[in-house]
Parts: sequence; C-alpha cells; structure tokens
Amino acid sequence: MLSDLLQTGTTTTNGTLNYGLLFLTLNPDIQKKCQADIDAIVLKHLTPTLEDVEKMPYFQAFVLETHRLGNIVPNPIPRTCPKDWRIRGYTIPKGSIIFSNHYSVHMDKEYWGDPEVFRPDRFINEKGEFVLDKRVCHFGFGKRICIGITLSNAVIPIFIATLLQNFNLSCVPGQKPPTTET
Ligand code: HEM
Repeated sequence: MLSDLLQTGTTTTNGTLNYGLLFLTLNPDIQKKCQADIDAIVLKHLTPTLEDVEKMPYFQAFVLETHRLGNIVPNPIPRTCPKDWRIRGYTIPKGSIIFSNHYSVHMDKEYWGDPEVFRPDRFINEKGEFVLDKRVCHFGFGKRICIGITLSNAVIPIFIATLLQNFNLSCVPGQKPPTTET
C-alpha cells in the first residue's frame, strides 16, 4: 500500500512540476505575470502559503493550464463495469473494461479552440478572476478519483511559487531551448 502511494504520488507530482518549470522557461511573459501575482501577495522574506495562492488568480490559472497541457495521466487506470449500465442511449454490458481518455478531453479542439497553446488566460474571466474549468480532469472522476488531490494541490503551487519568488527561469544562452516533445 505504501509503495502504491509512493509510486502513484511521486511520478505524477514530479512530472507536473517538470512540465510547470518547462512551460515557465519557454514562456518568459507568462513567468513574469506569475511573479507579479506572487510579489503582489507575498512579502519578500516570507514563503508563499496556500492562503496566498488562493489570492493569485493568474498563478492559479497557470497551474491549471499546466495540468491540462502537461497531460501527466493521459489514460488512467482502466475500470470494470460491475453491472449492465445504460447511459445516453448506450448499454454498457456488465464486465466491460472502461478506459477514460483524459488526453482527448484536454486537447479537444472544439472546446478549447487552441489546445496546443499554453495559455493560462483561458481560465481568467473579464473581471480578472480565476475560473476553475472542470473539463480539466487530471485527477479523474467519481468514487475512484485520485486520493492525492489535497496533497498535490498544496505541493505543486507552493513549490513553484517559492521558486518563482526567488529565481528567474531561462534557457541556457547559446543552447537549443528545451522542447515539450517527449
Ligand atoms: C499531479 C498529481 C497527480 C495526478 C495528475 C494524479 C492523477 C490520478 C488519476 C487520473 C487517477 C485515476 C483516477 C480514476 O481512475 O478516475 C489517480 C488515482 C490515484 N492516485 Fe493520483 N494523481 C496525482 C497525485 C497523487 C498523489 C500525490 C498520490 C498519493 C500520495 C496519489 C495517489 C493515487 C492513488 C492511490 C490512486 C488510485 C485510487 C483508486 O483507485 O481508488 N496521486 N491519480
């Protein structure tokens, strides 16, 4: 059980942090806007807290966009249908293996318009507020949703906000910039 928690928790959190730092490095303007959000709320000699993060609309939008485009768990654990199930005119027979496809939801062109673009502003409304979009389903759904949500939602923003408060991230001069291709 402990090894399950360690494995599921480390690869996902580590992967999301890697993507977050990569997106910031490749998008200096977005990085500056995140730093402006952090500097407006957190005094220089203090470390950002979760309460602080809740007051940073652009930074929250940046974290959600990292989950969307990072697609750390594109095809989660398959599930077995426990009984015949009818949904929207379809019958799913008992015993069917169900695969959900988070990647297709996160990259749906019809819904997002420009899914390939890293654009935190898609989660900011006209009043400048952060708007959570439940289409970003990186933790899964329903009864078997990820049990590490609270931990990840604390670790990821605080880790990145603390780094951004103290450092600027940039590509190494004279070297090819890193790529988001795997
Ligand atoms: C960014 C970080 C994370 C992401 C994106 C993520 C994503 C997911 C997803 C998509 C599922 C499958 C949900 C479903 O089937 O509908 C899942 C399940 C799970 N996650 Fe996470 N996870 C993250 C962090 C963590 C952490 C930090 C832990 C533990 C400390 C953890 C423990 C688990 C466990 C044990 C399950 C299986 C739950 C079950 O089957 O009932 N995850 N996670």
